Formats: sequence, structure tokens, C-alpha cells
Amino acid sequence: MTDAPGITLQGDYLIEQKPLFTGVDLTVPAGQWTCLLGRSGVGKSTILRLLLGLDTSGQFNGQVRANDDRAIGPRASYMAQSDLLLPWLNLRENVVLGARLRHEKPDLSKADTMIARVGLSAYATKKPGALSGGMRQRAALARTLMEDRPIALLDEPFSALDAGTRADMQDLAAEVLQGKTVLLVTHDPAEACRLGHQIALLTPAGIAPWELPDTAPIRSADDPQTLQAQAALLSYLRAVP
Ligand SMILES: Nc1ncnc2c1ncn2[C@@H]1O[C@H](COP(=O)(O)OP(=O)(O)OP(=O)(O)O)[C@@H](O)[C@H]1O
Repeated sequence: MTDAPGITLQGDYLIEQKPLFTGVDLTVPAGQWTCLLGRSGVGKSTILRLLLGLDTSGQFNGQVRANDDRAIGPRASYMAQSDLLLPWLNLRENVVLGARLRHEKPDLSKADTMIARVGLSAYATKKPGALSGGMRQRAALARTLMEDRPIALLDEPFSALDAGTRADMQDLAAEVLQGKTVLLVTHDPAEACRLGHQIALLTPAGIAPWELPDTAPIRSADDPQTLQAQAALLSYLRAVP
């Protein structure tokens, strides 16, 4: 039995009275990975913020709901596009920041395991300023995965990683977040086709689904059906105005 809920968002969003998107009807099924793709600026990060109940710059006319009618924000771990690492804390302190903010005793042993799993053990006591962009992103991923929440909202969490590390981190995230309700924003068709139970394409006119191979993720990168789906998705994304 999982307490990971299904989530829906329906509605329109305006910035300075002009529609950014209209008629969006997004369903994120319980306990599965949904990948959200779409042109830059179409509103993907905004959707994550709306799900979390955070401030946005525009006006949302619609509704956000978990299928158990409980609040989403307090049950969600969120990895923003910017890593949001606190520069005065070292990597380990950043990874346990959630517990510290909740005035809980941090689980340092779990933190060190997570830091090891993102390949940063040698940097556990370094400040973020001593880390490369890709290392900082892995540190932010470790902090997100530390939070054992039923919902994970991830905004391009692997975008700064080299191809090999990216595949490793995708595997790690898929393992740690198994059974959680995950919404992953990505620009990478290969990533979406590898990780997604479903793909949602956001356009100004709403959400369109994208067909995936009838196999369970995480899919092998060299699976012919997965390769075919990712090539078709890339062609489609190039043609979207
Ligand atoms: N802080 C802000 N102030 C004003 N407008 C904003 C702000 N943040 C975003 N926007 C506007 O909201 C729109 C949607 O932004 P959002 O970040 O949700 O897009 P996105 O699809 O996630 O883009 P990307 O793929 O480039 O990350 C943008 O077109 C931008 O004009």
C-alpha cells in the first residue's frame, strides 16, 4: 500500500492578462513517473510551482487536486532548476537541510549514503562554491532524494550532467523514487522515453499525451522501441511551433 496520491491540474494561466496556456488538463497518476515536456517558456516550471502552491508571476484560473483531497505541497519534495544550495553550508549540511528546517535530528548516516550514491563522498565537507555545476546538481539531487516524500516534483534534475553520469543518476532516482508520484520536467526526449510511465506535452493550447513503448520503465537506452519513440518525439518537438 502506497500513500502516493494521483494528482491533477486543470485550468488556464495568464501573465499580464495574456494567456500562457489554456485548457490544460494534466493527470499525474499515483506511484508513477510522468514526464512533462514542451517549448522553453511554455510554463512547465510554473506548473510545478502551481502544484506546490508556491507564488507565480501570473494568474491561474483552475484547480489543483490530489485524489485523496489532501494538500500536495507538504507531501512533496521539490528540485528546482537552480540548485538552491546554501553557500555557507557544506555539502552534507545542505543535504540534511530539510530535516534541520523542520527541527528534526538529521540522519547523517543516510545523508552520507546518498552523497556516496551521487558520487560526491570526497566533497561531503566542501562548500557549494568548491563544486562544479554538475556536482552541485548531484548535491541538489541527493538533498531531494533524502526527503522520503510520496510526491517528487523535479525540474530538469539531470540537465547539467555528462551522459554517463546522467544515466547513473536516472537509475538512482528511479530506484529511490519507486512507488512515488513523480512529475519530471525535462527537455530530453531520451530521458523521457527511458524514465516515463507516461509523457505529457505542454503547449499553449493544453496537454497532449505521447505514446510510449508498452514496457515498464526504466527502459534500456538501447531498446529499439525506446529509441524509436525518442526519435519520433524529437521530430515532433522540432515541429511544434
Ligand atoms: N519571475 C518571473 N517574472 C515574470 N515572468 C515570469 C517569471 N518566471 C517566469 N515567467 C514567465 O512565465 C513563463 C513560463 O515560465 P516557466 O519557467 O514556467 O517556463 P518553462 O516552460 O519551465 O521554461 P524553460 O523550459 O525555459 O525552463 C515564461 O514565458 C516567462 O515569461
